[in-house]
Amino acid sequence: MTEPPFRRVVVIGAGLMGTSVALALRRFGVEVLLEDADPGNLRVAVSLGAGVPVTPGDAPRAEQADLVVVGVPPAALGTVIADALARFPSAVVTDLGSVKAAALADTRAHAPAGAGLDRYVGGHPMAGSEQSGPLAARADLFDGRAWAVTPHADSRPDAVAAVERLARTCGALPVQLSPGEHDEAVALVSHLPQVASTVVAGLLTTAAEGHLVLAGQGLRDVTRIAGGDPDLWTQILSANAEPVARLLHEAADNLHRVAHTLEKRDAAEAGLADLRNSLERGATGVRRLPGKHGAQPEAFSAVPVLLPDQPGELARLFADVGAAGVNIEDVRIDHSPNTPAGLVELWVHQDTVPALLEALAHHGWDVHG
Ligand SMILES: NC(=O)c1ccc[n+]([C@@H]2O[C@H](COP(=O)([O-])OP(=O)(O)OC[C@H]3O[C@@H](n4cnc5c(N)ncnc54)[C@H](O)[C@@H]3O)[C@@H](O)[C@H]2O)c1
Ligand SMILES: O=C(O)C(=O)C[C@]1(C(=O)O)C=C[C@@H](O)C=C1
Repeated sequence: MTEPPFRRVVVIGAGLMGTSVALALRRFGVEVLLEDADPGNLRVAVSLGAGVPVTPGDAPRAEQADLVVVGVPPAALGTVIADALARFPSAVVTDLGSVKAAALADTRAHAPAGAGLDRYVGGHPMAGSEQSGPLAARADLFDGRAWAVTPHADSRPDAVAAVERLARTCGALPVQLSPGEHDEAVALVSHLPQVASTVVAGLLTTAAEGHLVLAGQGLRDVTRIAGGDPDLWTQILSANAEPVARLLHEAADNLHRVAHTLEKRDAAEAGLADLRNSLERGATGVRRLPGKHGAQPEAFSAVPVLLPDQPGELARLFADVGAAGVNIEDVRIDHSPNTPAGLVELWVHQDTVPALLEALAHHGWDVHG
């Protein structure tokens, strides 16, 4: 049997992220010890098979951990990381926090001289959910996702290597960045989208019920992350305030431009060209996003299939696609209200579309559009 990638890992903060890391490590037989300030969350994580709780009698065993993963909310990171460096003197310490420069500054502020800050390397898996707590945790949460690894000037190379190994063991792709560079990047790819989603979803609070019934997948795609924990997001956004505020001003300028264009009735042609340019710019931006495992997004196509709302239909569709030798890269399901059918978008590699269409026709599936 191959050696587990780590002998013993302590996870502090057994919520959504910490428990997901623990479950991912358990797949490889890693011994995981869990701690959480909330006994209820700890109990749930243990019952999910994420690890065993650290009891006071376990201290000597826990001290021999080779890695400590801190999965607590951003405002608590500095104290908990500094405390972990002191309590686990031979372990590499990493965290899962969404903002890295503030976590490092807080850790420096709380770690006494000689605390072993060279054993700390920041981390940030670019995967998550709008849900919180261990019940939402998944062992496969990180599969194919990027995992930012953010060493500071004094981080030891073996500590960096251990955090990259953690990312790979969890199925993710480690990407090394400085803490500042990371925060600039996530301001655009994570924090701005969160605020945009929140602002759009906020407008729904005053919408007429009769209008909301028309909500389709577009609105759901744009607003899913607005359901995230407001306490967590207050901490994330305030810890990365400057770059996020800068981008919000830029986005607001662009929104104003579109609004003014729509209001201009006299210069209709110039206005339409401006509007088209804004829409074209968005389409160009979205094409720049890498696909699964960093592949070019153009490599995948969506094939929409109408699915009768009956037990077993989704399984039958997947089985037919699998039997045709076509790999499904991603799936989206749109449920229309008051309709006994759903629309399933099968995302597959472009080269496999003809084989997929043939198999779907052969099995009598209703391919839409
Ligand atoms: N939610 C996401 O999508 C996501 C994605 C990537 C990274 N992150 C980051 O991961 C971290 C955890 O987020 P989450 O979504 O798992 O939150 P969560 O609320 O699901 O879990 C946090 C856990 O930490 C525990 N906790 C709080 N303070 C503690 C302390 N001082 N000591 C021990 N335990 C403590 C809580 O009881 C809770 O169980 C955050 O720093 C967040 O920025 C979140
Ligand atoms: O909810 C999701 O799907 C997410 O992946 C959340 C997301 C993101 O913006 O990508 C949100 C914050 C985190 O720090 C990392 C991941």
